[in-house]
Amino acid sequence: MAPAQVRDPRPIVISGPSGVGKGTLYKLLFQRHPDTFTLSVSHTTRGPRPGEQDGVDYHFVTKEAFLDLKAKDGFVESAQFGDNLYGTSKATIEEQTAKGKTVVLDIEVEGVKQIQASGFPARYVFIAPPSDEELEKRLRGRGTEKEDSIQKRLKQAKVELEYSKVPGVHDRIIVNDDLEKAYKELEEFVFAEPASTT
Ligand SMILES: Nc1ncnc2c1ncn2[C@@H]1O[C@H](COP(=O)(O)OP(=O)(O)OP(=O)(O)O)[C@@H](O)[C@H]1O
Repeated sequence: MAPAQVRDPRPIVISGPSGVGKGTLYKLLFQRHPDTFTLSVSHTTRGPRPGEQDGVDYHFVTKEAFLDLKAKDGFVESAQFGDNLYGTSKATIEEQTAKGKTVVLDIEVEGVKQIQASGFPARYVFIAPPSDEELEKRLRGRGTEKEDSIQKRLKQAKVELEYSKVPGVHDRIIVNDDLEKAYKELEEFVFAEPASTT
């Protein structure tokens, strides 16, 4: 069977609370459709951690270079975490799209708002948990967070879930209850004809 083609060239913005399963879902999409998608590589002013590669994990830049690009309106979204700046550059998305890849962005609610305000064309998918309890269970079950980080993420989850209720923000809301069912919904959305996803 010939590989499926994504017919809509716009990048796909995936958001949803931490621990809901965004990464799990888009990694499945990448695995099952090799050479079709690419995760957007962000710019950051933080230094690389051992094993991180420039241009693969992040585009590592100086604060000066970052602010210069920002002043030139080069980012669709950017944010500061601690002392470090992070952003998704328009050029990165455009270069990957020109190579025939569908760019996937995994970002939080402030980033979603910025991209929407920028007018950059994109498709928006929100991944929702089946319940607050299940979200907490997944966050704990993943075993990657300390208690204070879990509490912070659960608090932020409320903000994300509230924003997902604003009409017209997302093109599709997928409840990640049964993983395979949620995956099928995501796949169907991603490969749909452009007219039916707007
Ligand atoms: N449908 C599902 N049912 C049960 N567990 C799931 C499901 N989807 C994902 N998980 C599990 O939930 C945990 C969180 O998933 P994942 O790391 O993909 O979340 P995330 O939304 O990408 O989080 P973050 O934003 O913090 O990166 C993982 O342990 C994953 O295996």
